Amino acid sequence: MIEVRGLCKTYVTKESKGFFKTNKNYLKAVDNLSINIKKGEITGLLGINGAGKTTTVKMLSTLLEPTRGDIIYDGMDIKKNEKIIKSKVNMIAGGERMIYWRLTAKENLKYFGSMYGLHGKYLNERIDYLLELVGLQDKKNIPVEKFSKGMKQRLQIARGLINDPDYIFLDEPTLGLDIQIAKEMREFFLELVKKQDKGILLTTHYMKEVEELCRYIYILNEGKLLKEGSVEDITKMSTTEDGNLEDVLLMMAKEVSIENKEVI
Ligand SMILES: Nc1ncnc2c1ncn2[C@@H]1O[C@H](COP(=O)(O)OP(=O)(O)OP(=O)(O)O)[C@@H](O)[C@H]1O
Repeated sequence: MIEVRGLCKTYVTKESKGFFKTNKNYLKAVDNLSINIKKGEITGLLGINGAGKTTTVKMLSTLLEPTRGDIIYDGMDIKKNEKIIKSKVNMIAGGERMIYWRLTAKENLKYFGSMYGLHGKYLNERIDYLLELVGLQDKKNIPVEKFSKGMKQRLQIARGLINDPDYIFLDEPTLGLDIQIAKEMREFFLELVKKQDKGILLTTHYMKEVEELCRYIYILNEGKLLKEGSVEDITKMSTTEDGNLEDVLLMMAKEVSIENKEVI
């Protein structure tokens, strides 16, 4: 399990005020966040734009240093075991980030595998296994620029699994995909947690996806935890008869904006 306790991130930006003077601005992007990410299930991290989801995921995947707080991976503190933890996590993003267009599918996986220190027979076998798994084995020598959106997304998945991570961060994984491919992807992620006992943290704006995949969700607002609970319990908070998660989130966003206005 990943245990996050009292996590904070403050961004400091400088603003120029004339020739010699600069002002420092402080923004609390993540504020005292405590969450758990368990193996064998998909946990949702939700919130409107700018809520702090990406910042949280960057800290969990060792890309960004927290200002304060603890992140414990299966009992190991991230501060003392960064190298081991780096080898146990990976990220699958939606869209076309993090893959090289001019390289073939196989060359992409070789490159990313080498970044995890993988090489030789093990890496070649792992690449073959993953290409087979995502249905790209017969396309492995084609440059990615000739791939369709769905094929690129399959390659993203293979890339995110290259180091056989225990924990996977899914960042809008079905962004821009057609209904059929998005459905296939969701089934694939469910299999990953059920059959391979991976722990997945999902950030997405598609509430239908959350309803289908997640058991437990955390809702962030301006860096703070607004609500947490099972999808079932949170959905029950809807005030409409055929209520769904989207209604609940919209209701919460409205409440927060009214409270903020009252404070002002
Ligand atoms: N490198 C940075 N420097 C300064 N401020 C930043 C930086 N990255 C993010 N922020 C700010 O931190 C806050 C949280 O941003 P973050 O990207 O974590 O939110 P998010 O929930 O992922 O949003 P989205 O859904 O739009 O991706 C925002 O106000 C954002 O403008």
